[in-house]
Amino acid sequence: MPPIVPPANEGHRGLKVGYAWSFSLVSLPVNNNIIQASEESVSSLKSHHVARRSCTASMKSFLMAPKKTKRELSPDPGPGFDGDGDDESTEVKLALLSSLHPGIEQETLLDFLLAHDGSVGQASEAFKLGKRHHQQQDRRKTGIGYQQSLKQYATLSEDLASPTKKKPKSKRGTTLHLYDPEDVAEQTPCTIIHNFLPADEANDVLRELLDEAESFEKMTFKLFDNVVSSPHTSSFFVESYEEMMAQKSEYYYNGSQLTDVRRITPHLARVKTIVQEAVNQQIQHRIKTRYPGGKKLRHQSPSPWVPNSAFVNCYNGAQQSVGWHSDQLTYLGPRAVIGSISLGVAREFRVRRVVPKDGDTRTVEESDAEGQISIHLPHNSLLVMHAEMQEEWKHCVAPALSIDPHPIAGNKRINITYRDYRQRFHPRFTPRCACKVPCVMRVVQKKKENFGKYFWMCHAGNVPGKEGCSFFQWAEFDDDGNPLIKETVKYSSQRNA
Ligand SMILES: O=C(O)CCC(=O)C(=O)O
Ligand SMILES: [Fe+2]
Repeated sequence: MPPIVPPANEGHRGLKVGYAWSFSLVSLPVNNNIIQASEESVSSLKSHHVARRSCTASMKSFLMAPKKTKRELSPDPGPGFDGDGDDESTEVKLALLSSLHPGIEQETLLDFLLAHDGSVGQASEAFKLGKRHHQQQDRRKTGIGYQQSLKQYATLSEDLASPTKKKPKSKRGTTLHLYDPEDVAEQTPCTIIHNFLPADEANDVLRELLDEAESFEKMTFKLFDNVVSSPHTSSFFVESYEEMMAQKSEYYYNGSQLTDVRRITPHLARVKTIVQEAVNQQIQHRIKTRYPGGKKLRHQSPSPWVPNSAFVNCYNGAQQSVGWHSDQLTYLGPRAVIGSISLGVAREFRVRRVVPKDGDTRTVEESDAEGQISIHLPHNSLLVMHAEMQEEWKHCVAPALSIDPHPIAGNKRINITYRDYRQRFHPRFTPRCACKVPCVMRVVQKKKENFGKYFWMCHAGNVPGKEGCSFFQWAEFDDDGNPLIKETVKYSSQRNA
């Protein structure tokens, strides 16, 4: 699961509750992530500036309890201010965007803002471009339900790279679009296999999960003082009744327990065995061909990857998305591998390398120092997120300008992330804070000084209406990623990590 993660403070990442986030919404998943307000986009909520004049109705569906600090905005912010600074809140940025595009739904504008990492300028340009393109498409339309393809969307992008073997490299402020599995393996911490399942098997599991998804829900979580809900729906599947009960009573996501945990379905279980074999092959191939000395990474488990849970996401329509996040490692351990199946509508999966900083603040430019890479995820593809992914990269599912409907799924995309919950990371073995809640494990990504170090912290305060404590403890692991049990240390502030 992807969690929703505030960017500016390592200590307040959200989780996609329910499954998991980051945006993570995600992220249950199980992700750091979950979420639906992206890490970057929501991070700035903490500044609590609310442009109340422009930012009204639909924003309330995202922020149900905004602070009331007023900030007057002129429709023309004037020279030198582009609204892209990290110190401006999402609300202020939305208000600016709204003033540039009056009459457009705030949720639509927010999606553009998310897709452009909080850059008002880029979001505005993309919106204008999209509108123009749609107008052209409208003129060409021949039938009801026609939608522009993802490939056409890709051509709108500033620098579409062709899928050549020539070492494409993403650059600051741009998006490199990859379609070829060899390029994906070369440029990102992922590998992709197209047409992964036998066609009938893919369609069967898709139908089964579309049915399940009828009752999926959005994740709701607290981000600073705001309650935010994710822009897509999800649920979490485990292998037995006992596991289901354990998930509801022993595991915590974003500080609270899941209510929607389901038994793995027959097709999900069959696909799991196929995914397991392929992912283990891919892990070994990756180690041999790409890791230094042909050896597994430090803290990576040497044991075979055995998924025992599946987080399932449903994206209904072009605008549903998951913001930037890293998946939560609390129950997976360090250097986790995740197997991700895409079914139905093709969407873009974006990744970008985390760039740590010396100081306290990071500008949009710095967080996008190497640009983004977009991996095209067609129906029936397996994406393996390798061991270097969660600690060093972030990912998101970007909103699309439009999508090609799928013959079975219509406008929906189903995503299954298979995860290996490790026994040694069961909450009975991990630190508990003063709130008596098993801690969340995170990795320092923001500051250079402790970059890559793991820590445990309280996440009880991520629940609406609850306050957490200041529990913080560095997490240590042996070479194979097993926790080294240490005496609990409490610091007065976790923000120095
Ligand atoms: O939908 C996807 O492909 C990815 C979802 C995700 O990042 C997550 O569940 O953590
Ligand atoms: Fe994720």
